[in-house]
Amino acid sequence: MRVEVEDLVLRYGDVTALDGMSFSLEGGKIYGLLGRNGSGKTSLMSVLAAFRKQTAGRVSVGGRPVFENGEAVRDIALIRDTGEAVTIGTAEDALYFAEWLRPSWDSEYAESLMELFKLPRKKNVKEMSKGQRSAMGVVVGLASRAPLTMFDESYLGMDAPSRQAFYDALLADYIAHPRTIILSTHLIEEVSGLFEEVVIIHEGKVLVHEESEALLSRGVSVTGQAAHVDTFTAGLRVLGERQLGPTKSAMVYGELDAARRRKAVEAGLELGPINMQDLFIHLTGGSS
Ligand SMILES: Nc1ncnc2c1ncn2[C@@H]1O[C@H](COP(=O)(O)OP(=O)(O)OP(=O)(O)O)[C@@H](O)[C@H]1O
Repeated sequence: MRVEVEDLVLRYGDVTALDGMSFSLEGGKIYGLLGRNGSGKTSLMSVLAAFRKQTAGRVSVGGRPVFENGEAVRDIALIRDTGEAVTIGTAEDALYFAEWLRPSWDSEYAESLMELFKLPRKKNVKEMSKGQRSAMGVVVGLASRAPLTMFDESYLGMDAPSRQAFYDALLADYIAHPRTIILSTHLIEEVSGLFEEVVIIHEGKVLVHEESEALLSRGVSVTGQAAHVDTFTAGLRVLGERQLGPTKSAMVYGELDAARRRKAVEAGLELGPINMQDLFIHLTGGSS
């Protein structure tokens, strides 16, 4: 399901959360939505799910504007940390409500996920532990099979084995039922293997929108004798440097063609990959 965002602005009073954001997603992929705290991820997803009306600009999902458009919104699921529609009644009530709301709901799949996460059906959702509530959100989000499904850090409350079970379930179900999935997370290294494309937002604007592989291929670490590293990286975009005695390691962002790579080898330099989390940290302004 195609997603188009054009000159999108969202203000909360004096605070500008989305500052003229534009991008488009072709759909049918798993997208990572990354950004530092307060960069606008939740605001963006809230507008995409029509939970909030934008201040200015245009948003369309599957070619339709979403705000006050019941038909479009039925195809969009946004799961936040407490889950969607899981604040009233028992887990069973929540599933019943989700089934009523979602034309593409799969109740058998929902049952199997309830078992996978060992969720008590009769328990009031408000009385569940944080991790159980997060898992409830995940069950509702996955079993909805909405053509556009967004998880806004919804699985952060879950423990490591449950998160892994979620990633496995998500991937298996996405392969069986392809759809557009957007995952926002701060656990970048844990989830990055799932992303086909990544959108990094910063201060309400898009900083990077690329295929994961392309993004990763742009990040290169260059290690060797400090003077040689400096010569090699002159004119390149250096994201960060570390020096230990005479040895220096620099993180470079950009295309390194074959000739440049050969030069590195000739200078005795070692080239290596940079993981997505390190790239993210440096592209969004370092660890300060
Ligand atoms: N209800 C609100 N009222 C006022 N300002 C808000 C509101 N919600 C968000 N903001 C502000 O909008 C900006 C973007 O917030 P948003 O929650 O979208 O960021 P985020 O990227 O999801 O952050 P985090 O990673 O911390 O969850 C921040 O400056 C935040 O303080």
